[in-house]
Amino acid sequence: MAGKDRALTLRFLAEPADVNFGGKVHGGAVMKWIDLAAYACAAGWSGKYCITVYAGGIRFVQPIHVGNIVEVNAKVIYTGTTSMHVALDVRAGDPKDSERHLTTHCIVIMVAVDDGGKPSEVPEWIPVDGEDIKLRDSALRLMDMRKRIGAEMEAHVKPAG
Ligand SMILES: CC(=O)SCCNC(=O)CCNC(=O)[C@H](O)C(C)(C)COP(=O)(O)OP(=O)(O)OC[C@H]1O[C@@H](n2cnc3c(N)ncnc32)[C@H](O)[C@@H]1OP(=O)(O)O
Repeated sequence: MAGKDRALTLRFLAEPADVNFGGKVHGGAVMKWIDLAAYACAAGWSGKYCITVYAGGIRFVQPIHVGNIVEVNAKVIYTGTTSMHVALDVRAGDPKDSERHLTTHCIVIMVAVDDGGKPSEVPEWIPVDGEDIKLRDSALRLMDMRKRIGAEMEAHVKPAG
């Protein structure tokens, strides 16, 4: 039901097909898992189909090895009118024990869309405890920083032709 579950975890094993020439999981595979978890989290919160509008601040902290169990945690940390800011962290470890280490974290912004692909309103998420208020405030500060980065990036976006 929309507006109920703001967090979820995807859990699976890193397979040989996910590994790069150096024997570790591809950064691109990790980014795909992050996008899937962000989608599932945003779709669950909004009750609508969602698309990725922004992914940023990705940090690969430690590698993931083939055969590791991987947990991708996603949670809504801010909602706008049609957007949901989702914080993600990826943890991995040997499935034979319970120890997991942080491998990657980032922020993804998803937008709910209607059948015509137009942005569509989402339920508001209101932080209650101190930790969630900190996350919401951080999302607001990041929004402000992104405006400045976006203006700087304009120089790199050349019109086709
Ligand atoms: C299934 C998939 O994952 S598809 C993967 C790739 N993703 C895509 O192809 C999406 C391509 N982008 C689009 O189609 C369009 O940008 C849309 C439909 C998402 C949004 O269209 P826009 O004309 O930008 O709509 P609009 O200006 O109303 O913005 C909608 C929301 O997105 C947010 N948004 C738009 N661009 C950005 C951005 N660069 N960074 C952060 N948020 C953004 C806006 O702040 C707004 O949020 P709010 O309603 O909570 O205030």
